[in-house]
Amino acid sequence: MGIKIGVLALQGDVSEHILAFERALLSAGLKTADSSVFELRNSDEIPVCDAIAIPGGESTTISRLIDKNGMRDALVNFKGGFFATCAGMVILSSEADDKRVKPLGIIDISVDRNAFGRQRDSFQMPLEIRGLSAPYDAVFIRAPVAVSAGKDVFVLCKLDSGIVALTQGKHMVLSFHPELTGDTRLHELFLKNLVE
Ligand SMILES: NC(=O)CC[C@H](N)C(=O)O
Repeated sequence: MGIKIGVLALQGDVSEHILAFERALLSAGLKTADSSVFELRNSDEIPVCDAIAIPGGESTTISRLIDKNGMRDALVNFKGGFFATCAGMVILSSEADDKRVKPLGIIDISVDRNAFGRQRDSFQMPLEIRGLSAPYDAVFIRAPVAVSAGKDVFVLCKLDSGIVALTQGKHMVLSFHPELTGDTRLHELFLKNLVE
């Protein structure tokens, strides 16, 4: 069976994630006739997914729409891998510093949801990331960080302000936006870990 990737399509940069995963499936040699990357809006489609991407956007809005669309329980019970960027990090966390966000509690981290926003809205910087042999040019847009993490969290990259890249089991969580740069190495790393 080919890999099925649902991109949570409630708000945020959904089409960029779809394109990035299409490309990553190809470059990882995992694209097959029945693999698919699709917009996920309905909780009935969650059990067919091998992976779910939660895009960047506005975590307060995504949190509200998860409940409005009745998707919370199915997301919490999902057994595959989550790939989350930026607002997605806040959504998957166990604790967020904003009462308007009701995180899913899947990743054992506490987040500061606008850690850089108060200083610099957006910026780009090369990061040394565990598992990648050359630096990754990362785009940060009002990015969150993880300020603390439990023992199951494996840190891939930490800056002075906090953790900006991590895995927990099959899940990968990033403060920045790999879907915006055309560099699919992190998507590929996630996919390889998923099918292992
Ligand atoms: N680019 C982004 O996804 C920003 C996320 C934003 N800090 C939030 O918490 O919603």
